[in-house]
Amino acid sequence: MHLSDNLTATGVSSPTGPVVADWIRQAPKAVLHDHLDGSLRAATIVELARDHGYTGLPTEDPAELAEWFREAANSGSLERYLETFAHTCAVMQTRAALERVAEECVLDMAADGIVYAEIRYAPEQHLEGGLTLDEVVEAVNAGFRAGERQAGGRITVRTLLTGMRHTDRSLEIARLTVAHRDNGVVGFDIAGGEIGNPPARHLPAFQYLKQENCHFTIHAGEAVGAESIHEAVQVCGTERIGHGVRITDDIAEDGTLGRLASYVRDNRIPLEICPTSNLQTGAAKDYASHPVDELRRLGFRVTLNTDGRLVSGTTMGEEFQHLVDTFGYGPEVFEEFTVAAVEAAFLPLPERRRIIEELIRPGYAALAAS
Ligand SMILES: O=c1[nH]cnc2c1ncn2[C@@H]1O[C@H](CO)[C@@H](O)[C@H]1O
Ligand SMILES: [Zn+2]
Repeated sequence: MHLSDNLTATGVSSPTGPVVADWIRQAPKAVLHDHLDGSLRAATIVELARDHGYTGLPTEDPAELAEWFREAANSGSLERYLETFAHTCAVMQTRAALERVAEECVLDMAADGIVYAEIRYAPEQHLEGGLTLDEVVEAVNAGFRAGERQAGGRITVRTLLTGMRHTDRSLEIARLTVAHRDNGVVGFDIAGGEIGNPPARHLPAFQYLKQENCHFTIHAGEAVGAESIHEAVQVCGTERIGHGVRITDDIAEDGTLGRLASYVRDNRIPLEICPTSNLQTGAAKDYASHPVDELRRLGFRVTLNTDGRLVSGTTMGEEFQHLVDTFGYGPEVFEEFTVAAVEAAFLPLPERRRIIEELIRPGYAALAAS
């Protein structure tokens, strides 16, 4: 079946949700999978495009632009979803632009109730203005630190550096990750079009990272099925799986797990699940049939994520809302997802424990008491 056959009108084009309930707003959240270049404010893109003389935007009206991204990304194909990033990357080519986008990203996440975030981007896509890879990382880091300060310590932000799976710079980006790991960078990722670009193409990068005891995650099981997840886990040795929803290829209708699905579940390999993004790229048909609930029930380590807040027209609060509406989840399920995310974070154990014990558990206890 062609991917776009998965699309139906339901869910895919529905608005991103009603007013987010009060407890959802107050609930502490953690996000492991959000792309900096997929999460800009539309108004910022318009301003930066004017400042930098970028004339390629489909519209200069911020509200229309936000809608354009969501619609264009809602194509049923990962490749077309990814085409929208050309516009965001086009305005993220100077130190000032990167700093601004990074700072705003942190503030928007703090406003969404996020207390811990790992934000990723591909440094190699930000070199057109003459910055070096190191300068790109330094600019984004400066923006993240400024955002954290402005948010008054309500949020901790760490960085994942992404190598693009269709280019050949992954080893260089892996080295960049290790070089900056004492400076807020906690891991590496591989992203981009999955079809035709299997993760093992980047084996030297993963072997280097293992040698250096450095964390990494891999986008897998989004546009390609179980074989991509198998390669990411068993050949490349990934610690987490970006998306991974197509692990359902290895789960029978009656819930019986195949060998790969068992391995992923039994080893508690975290899945970075992004429901709305999956509807847009055709990895899932609608919220009701999205495997997040099945995977959770089967005991997989499920985390909930936004992927790209602009591109998917979403927030963590709205992702919560969709799952409340669809599966009737209460705060206890989101507490489970949030604790799972922090447990799976690429942070030292004492820091993970501190976030869980001082922020997540008390936050949900307060919700339960109110
Ligand atoms: O869901 C996704 N799957 C695969 N690649 C993605 C996804 N979202 C974004 N990117 C890719 O990652 C780059 C760095 O952030 C983005 O520019 C985009 O090309
Ligand atoms: Zn992603």
